[in-house]
Amino acid sequence: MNAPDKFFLPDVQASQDHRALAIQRVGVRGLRYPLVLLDGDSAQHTVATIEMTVGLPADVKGTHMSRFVELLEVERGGLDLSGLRALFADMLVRLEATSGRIEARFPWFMRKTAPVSGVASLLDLDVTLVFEQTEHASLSSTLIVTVPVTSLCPCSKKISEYGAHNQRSHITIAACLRGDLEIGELVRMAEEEASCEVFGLLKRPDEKWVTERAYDNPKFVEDLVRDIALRLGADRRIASWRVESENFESIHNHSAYALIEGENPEAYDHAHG
Ligand SMILES: Nc1nc2c(ncn2[C@@H]2O[C@H](COP(=O)(O)OP(=O)(O)OP(=O)(O)O)[C@@H](O)[C@H]2O)c(=O)[nH]1
Repeated sequence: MNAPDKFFLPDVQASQDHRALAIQRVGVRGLRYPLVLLDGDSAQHTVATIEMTVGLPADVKGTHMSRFVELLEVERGGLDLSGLRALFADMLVRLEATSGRIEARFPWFMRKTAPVSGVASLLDLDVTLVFEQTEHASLSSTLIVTVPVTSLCPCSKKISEYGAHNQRSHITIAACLRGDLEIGELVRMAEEEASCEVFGLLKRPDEKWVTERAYDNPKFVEDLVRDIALRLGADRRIASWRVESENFESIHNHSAYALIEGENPEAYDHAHG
């Protein structure tokens, strides 16, 4: 049987809708796609779970669903933040839309060096990039990283004759970007303000080092979010931010949790050069 010519097939999507209801977001979700992410000088291959949506006017029945995937099939030779912004701009043009959103979630790997032995290992982190433009606001780019760290309780250290309870914590930083910021820079902010960073591989001299480092640097969940908030609030490449920490307590079967969010006003740029 011959394939039907597309132009003789009814285009239901393009027909009129009479319910007078615009749709804020319509598109594809849960689409897994290989991503070559350029970060600084390195290219990292990963697999992203992607959501791409646009706004649809009240009088149009359906969006052009196939075009979202067609956009991903365009050879781009690796994507960095500006490449993803270009993909977003292409999406608005190709989908004939004035608002849209792209969210890409992917595992990202950072090569780390153990503090004493110097052995190298990869640490896996969850990263999300969100690009969004609404009818009322210009394009925003948000970088979200979840960073595993160690936290050690200052109260426990103070009141105990020996030892102090400590745990793994997940710090999630969301930064709405005004300028270019690499994923690794946000990760380092979280690690540097924790009791200690975590590593994929440690030998015994490293294990002693991280144990003592955390003991010398105790932090409540409140200390973690406050110290990272100070760093985010002082970075003029960031327009607004949110920092959360979930500490998976080792003395409870529940977590300690804290969140701070804030904005860095435009005027900050002029005041701080
Ligand atoms: N709008 C819409 N499309 C759907 C839905 N379910 C499936 N489809 C898609 O309809 C697509 C085909 O429609 P279009 O993307 O408009 O395809 P087309 O008309 O051949 O392509 P263009 O000429 O580029 O518009 C398929 O890729 C399906 O994924 C739905 O609920 N809504």
